[in-house]
Amino acid sequence: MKQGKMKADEEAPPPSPGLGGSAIRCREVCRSYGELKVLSNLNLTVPQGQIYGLLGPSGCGKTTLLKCIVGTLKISRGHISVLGKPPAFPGHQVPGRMVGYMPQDLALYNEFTISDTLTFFGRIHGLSSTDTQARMDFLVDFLDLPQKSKLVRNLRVSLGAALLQNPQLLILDEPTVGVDPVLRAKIWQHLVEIVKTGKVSVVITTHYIEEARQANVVGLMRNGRLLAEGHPETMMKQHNAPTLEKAFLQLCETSDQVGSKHSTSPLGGVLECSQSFESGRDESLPILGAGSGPVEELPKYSADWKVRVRHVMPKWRNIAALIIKTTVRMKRMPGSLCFQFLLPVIQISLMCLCIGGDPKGIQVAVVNNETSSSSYSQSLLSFLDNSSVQQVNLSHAEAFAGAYNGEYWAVIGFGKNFTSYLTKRMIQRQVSKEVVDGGSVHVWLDLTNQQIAMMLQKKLADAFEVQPEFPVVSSLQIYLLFFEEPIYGSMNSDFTTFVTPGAVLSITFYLAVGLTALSFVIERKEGLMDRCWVAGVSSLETVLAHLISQLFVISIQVILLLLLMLLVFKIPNEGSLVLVIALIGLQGVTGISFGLVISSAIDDEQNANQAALGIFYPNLIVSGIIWPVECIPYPLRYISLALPQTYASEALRCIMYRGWGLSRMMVWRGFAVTLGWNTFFVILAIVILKLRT
Ligand SMILES: Nc1ncnc2c1ncn2[C@@H]1O[C@H](COP(=O)(O)OP(=O)(O)OP(=O)(O)O)[C@@H](O)[C@H]1O
Repeated sequence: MKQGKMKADEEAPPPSPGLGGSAIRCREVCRSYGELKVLSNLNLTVPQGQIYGLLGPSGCGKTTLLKCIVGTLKISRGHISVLGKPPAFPGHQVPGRMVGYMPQDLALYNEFTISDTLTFFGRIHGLSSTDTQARMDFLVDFLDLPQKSKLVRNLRVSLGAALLQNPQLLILDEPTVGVDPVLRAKIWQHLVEIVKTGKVSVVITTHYIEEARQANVVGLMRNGRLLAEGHPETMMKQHNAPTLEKAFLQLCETSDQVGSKHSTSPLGGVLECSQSFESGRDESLPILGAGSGPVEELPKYSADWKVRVRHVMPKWRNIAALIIKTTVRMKRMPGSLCFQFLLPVIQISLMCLCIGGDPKGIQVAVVNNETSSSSYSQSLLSFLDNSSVQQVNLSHAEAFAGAYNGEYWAVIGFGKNFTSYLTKRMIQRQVSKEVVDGGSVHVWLDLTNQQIAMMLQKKLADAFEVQPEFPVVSSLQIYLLFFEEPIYGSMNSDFTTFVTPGAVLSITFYLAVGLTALSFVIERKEGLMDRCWVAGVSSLETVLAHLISQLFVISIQVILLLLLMLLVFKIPNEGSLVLVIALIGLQGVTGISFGLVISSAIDDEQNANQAALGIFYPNLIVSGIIWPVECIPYPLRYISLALPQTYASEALRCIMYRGWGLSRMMVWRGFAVTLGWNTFFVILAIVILKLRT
């Protein structure tokens, strides 16, 4: 514990006074969402050790500005320095433990108790468990929180999470909305107290303009620009207004009259400013010093390579905190966890039970014109597998009427002289066409269902070709081909045997995609990703933590799948079980990393679901899982071969049915392609996440 505390303390740099004693300095900041310009040439200065009340109507850009300050949004132009350096500068702890951020959304985990939430953020900030506990006790008391073990998600807990590590800069986006007046007063009192030391600075946005009178400085924002900033009393005096609200109203009116050519003075009142977006300024020009205001020297920031390397290296502390978070969430949702474990079991069972087996109860019409019970036709029919083929004896007309009605899959016909003609065919060297015709079994098939028709043909061949009990018929057979014992596989191999390896890989892959495709989408939507990012969690750490925690789920899924496949459904495995497990597990990782790509790139649950489902069938069909790749025409075959499961399915078949090892090209190629896709997807997910935060 002590060690943890010491480490955290070592990592925390001494308070940085910032530029000219300011905690935050924004100069000519611009930010757009596509075509929508939200911040235009905004200037703002938050003095060190003071409370800054950022006021403005809904939609004026306050939240956007705060996100730019904490580094979750990149600015399009301009310059921001926070506690002495730009946000996300290598080695700077903004984002990190120097800043406490309370976003407008609750941004708290649904399944977390108050204690879980604060412990999670404590871990990320590197607090020792004793320190976290002490802060937790204080915050529970101060914010009047219910018991720590309660599953509570509200503004007070969110505020608690922002205050937890005693940050040097507190950024609170509307912390007093919906809070009862007593607590609101308490929060302000606390803010006033913590800034007294001069080491902590606070930025707070609020809709209640009058409560901001307790702030040391207020900034009045409108249409993405700061109209004025200064001490509340000074502002009111300057505009001869009895309330801050009236002062704001006057400022808005003045601003409307003066037009867009004004900006703010750091001391209050309206200043002449550089041009804004509305005035048609050329955005390609440098901002600072470009307007008519005084030219401001931009500080140069640099970090040596060691700091830069440390900045990009993932921190085990954060990864561990994220993994513990996921584990706690899983534990709180046992139903969902069981479902995740059972899903592959259900899927593989359904596949083995429903695909590739023998059809049962296929009705065929039999037209037997021979009446004698000792006829060859009766003997032949008795060899037909009755569990698969149900014979219905009918007249010629009834049989065909039924077949055309879809009641029978085939009509089997014997002529009335079948036995005598067949005997002639056996005895005589040369027989007439009539004898051949009359001595043959005639079969009319309904070929609309290839699988059933093929099975019927096979059953008829099995019954009518080689029957030792029926030497007359078997002596008829002239074998040009004789199939010896197979080199690999068994004579009983069926479609299930072919399809199972590919299906197992595909099930593992898609379950993993499903597990992860929505994880970031929901976390991003609820503001959790931003909150973690501000606490100092990087994209790389997020992706690695997800990979590791989902690996646990995948491992259990793979074990259950294999037990079922090998022990219950008796799918043969001639090769190394380690290789089988490794390949299936790696395909699971490919699924996780592909899910992470979807999750990073797509904001909306519906679209993420569609992307995950949309690729399911094309991939299944083109990967040669249900039909051999050799049947795919060029150039589609090239695409097929490049897909993650094509070579991998082939490799798994080679391991399981041929008993091959990694020295065989067909095996290592499957591993190589899987690893290649893993690496590609993980890098892509990290890059997308990085670009989007
Ligand atoms: N991710 C986004 N994509 C597109 N537009 C956005 C996005 N976020 C915000 N906006 C738009 O940018 C403008 C400023 O939004 P912002 O949330 O910064 O305002 P605000 O002053 O904080 O408002 P409020 O007090 O209601 O939160 C609004 O018009 C909003 O619709």
